[in-house]
Amino acid sequence: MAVGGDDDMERDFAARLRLAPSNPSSASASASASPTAASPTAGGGGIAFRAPQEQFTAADFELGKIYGVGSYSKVVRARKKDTGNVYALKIMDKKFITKENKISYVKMERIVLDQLDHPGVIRLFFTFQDTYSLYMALESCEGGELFDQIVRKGRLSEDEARFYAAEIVDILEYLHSVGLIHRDVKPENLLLTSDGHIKIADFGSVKPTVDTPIKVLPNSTNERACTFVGTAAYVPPEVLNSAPATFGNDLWALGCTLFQMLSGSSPFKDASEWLIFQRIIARDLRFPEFFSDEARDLIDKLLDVDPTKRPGAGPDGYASLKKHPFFRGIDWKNIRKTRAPKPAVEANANEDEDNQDSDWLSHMGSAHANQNVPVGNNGAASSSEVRSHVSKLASIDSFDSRWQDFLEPGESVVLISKLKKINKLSNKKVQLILTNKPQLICVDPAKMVTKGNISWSDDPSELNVQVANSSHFRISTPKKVFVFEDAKQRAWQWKNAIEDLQHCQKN
Ligand SMILES: Nc1ncnc2c1ncn2[C@@H]1O[C@H](COP(=O)(O)OP(=O)(O)OP(=O)(O)O)[C@@H](O)[C@H]1O
Repeated sequence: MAVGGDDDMERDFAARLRLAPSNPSSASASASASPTAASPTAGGGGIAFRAPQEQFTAADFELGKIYGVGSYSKVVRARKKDTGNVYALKIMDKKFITKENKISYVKMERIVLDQLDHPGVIRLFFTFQDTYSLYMALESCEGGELFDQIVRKGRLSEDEARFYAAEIVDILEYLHSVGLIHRDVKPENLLLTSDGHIKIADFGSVKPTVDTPIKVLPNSTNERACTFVGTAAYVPPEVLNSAPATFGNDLWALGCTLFQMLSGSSPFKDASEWLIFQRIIARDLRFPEFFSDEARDLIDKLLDVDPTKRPGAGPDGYASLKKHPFFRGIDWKNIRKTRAPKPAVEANANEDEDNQDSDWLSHMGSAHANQNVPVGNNGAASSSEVRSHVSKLASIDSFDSRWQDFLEPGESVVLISKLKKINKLSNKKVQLILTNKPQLICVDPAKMVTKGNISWSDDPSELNVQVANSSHFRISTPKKVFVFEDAKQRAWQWKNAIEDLQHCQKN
């Protein structure tokens, strides 16, 4: 592209973001930025940000490992070469954001994070952009996701879950006190610091209330009022019935997260989003035997179908939640100074593609040994439900231009997921892409390189998929067995999509 074209693209994007900086090149941004800086002021065509818009480039940083890949971003560990400060650099592709209509999410996250000041909220230090990408330098959480702790430990002890739940309550109390509904509370967005404390990330779906003291761009208090945002398994029933967002949404998600910490899996699991929604609407909730009475009672109350009855949403605010017997012994004032549970660390990465024929369920960990939802074919969605879901997913995910590079001309995506590939000693994140060719391509999302294909065959004796539960499945070929975990619980979709393609090829 010509230089002029690049400049135009950058100007055009800045105009769309409408975030004209009033202090474009403040040199003061660093990992030790003052937490008491002034709030931004909207108006006059500019916003005075606490976290400035800088003139940096990616070359000013040493990029390290990928922390995570979101639906419209990649988050990378980055050390600023001159200061040595380490950040989590959230990198967003401008073309993708524009095409996917995510500009309002980016704006919201940027403006809101800029004003928040709580030890449990990821801090934003500065932003910058180049022709193709937007960058947000976030406080780095070295301890990974709460989700990984649950998977690694199988399930958490009641003491561990109580500590994390209390920190989440403390964070939600703060967010709600400043009139913000997070709307995407889930173990993947709850990150651990190096000393094991929780911080909440991902403010793209945040919804400000009309009386929020947080400065937001015009219309954001009523825009997307009744739109479904968030993640299927943690969505409350009233949102499925198009009710406007309330603080109760986050309290429901807290109930789901506490259930997941204690049991190893989310309370409303099924083969497809549609079936999950049916379970949520029916409040099909089954507690494992080993939950204490206090845990059961708290979760039961947080998962009340009436959002105003959830503890924390009533007239006495957070008092009723914090004095629930489950939290007995929590020192609320000093929660951030309390010693955090010892995190389970990831076993050393082992690149070897192990043959894993033996006992694949047991070495998947005990994470799912206590599932409340029965597994097996009973959980399968009907073929037509799955097919329509698959085509919906394909149409959504194949828009993501990042993956097009791995396809041949004319080839299109049938199903794509960010998965954990489970090996004996370690888990690896992979992007698995099923195409209409058909091909099953494994991409390393950190390096954006192909890790290889899973050999395709139309013959089920040479390529078959077995589902253990909605999040775990294995693909067996004569040479290798690949075990995957799909946090989005699409195991049955994978099986059905692959079998549908085998069937189509044969006929
Ligand atoms: N500050 C951070 N420190 C360490 N890891 C982080 C940080 N922020 C995000 N991550 C990792 O990156 C992943 C994606 O980040 P984030 O959720 O902000 O992206 P997104 O594109 O908004 O994702 P989503 O698909 O949930 O909307 C997170 O799930 C987490 O694993």
